[in-house]
Amino acid sequence: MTTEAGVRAVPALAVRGLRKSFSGRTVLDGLDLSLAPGEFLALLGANGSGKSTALRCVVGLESPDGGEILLHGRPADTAPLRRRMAMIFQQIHLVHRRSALDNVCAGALGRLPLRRSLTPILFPRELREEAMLCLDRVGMADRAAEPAGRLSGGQRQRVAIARALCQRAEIILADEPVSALDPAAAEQVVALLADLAHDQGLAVAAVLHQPDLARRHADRVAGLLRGRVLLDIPAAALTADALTPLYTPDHRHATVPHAGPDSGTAASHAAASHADQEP
Ligand SMILES: Nc1ncnc2c1ncn2[C@@H]1O[C@H](COP(=O)(O)OP(=O)(O)OP(=O)(O)O)[C@@H](O)[C@H]1O
Repeated sequence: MTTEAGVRAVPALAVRGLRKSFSGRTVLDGLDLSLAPGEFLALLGANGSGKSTALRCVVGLESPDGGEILLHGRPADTAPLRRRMAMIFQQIHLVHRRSALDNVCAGALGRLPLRRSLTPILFPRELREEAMLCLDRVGMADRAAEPAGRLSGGQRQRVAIARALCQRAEIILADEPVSALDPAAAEQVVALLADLAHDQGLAVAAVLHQPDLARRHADRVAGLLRGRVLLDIPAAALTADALTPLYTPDHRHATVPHAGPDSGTAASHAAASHADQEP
């Protein structure tokens, strides 16, 4: 990506040639992706195209077989660097019996001394104040004392986002964050992710199964097909035609939509060598 001054900026996250196989079956086949600070990227693609595996490799939940993952140009191979990323899941991992506030404080565990992190009662006052600000940012400050288990799915997802903020993550990766939410809650959560990118300069990537949400809120859309990025376009350019190759079975010889010059995608590899996306 290039700044207005024409200087090539280092992306917050750059993935190059990522490869991953399970039991000899290729799932990521040389995936390239970049994400800038302040950008909201929507990841689209059919079931089994490798979206979750890609995010899991990026945050270290899976070990890639090959390729590079760079955070601000440096290999993301240490725990402190990885803590600059937070992942949000469809199944929201909150401790239901703990308050929303305690759950948000837990986002800071990685930077607390062990003694402090064992019991929520020992969370320092400054951390509780910071967590309150994070809850306020996601519109949940008035529910801070509520056990997470009593919140709705949309509210819980907003608490999970607040926890990522309390982690002070610069990069938020969300794997189907709204798939379990009703349309109104989904809209709110995706709009919140977009705001965090645009207002706070976070780099945000979210796997979505709703192209309309991507078109309305994302800056860019990357579409995966059989473990490669097939299209990488501004969200505003997302048309039904652009989506067809992603979701049409056996679309091996698709006409590839334009991939931007800075996208670093493997658009030219559209004719994937695998017979089926979901073998
Ligand atoms: N731990 C694993 N062991 C074996 N196979 C796996 C594992 N994780 C993922 N896979 C396989 O990798 C392929 C890609 O899965 P992945 O979850 O990354 O796809 P996805 O694009 O996120 O799909 P969905 O939209 O359904 O969530 C699938 O065929 C899946 O079965």
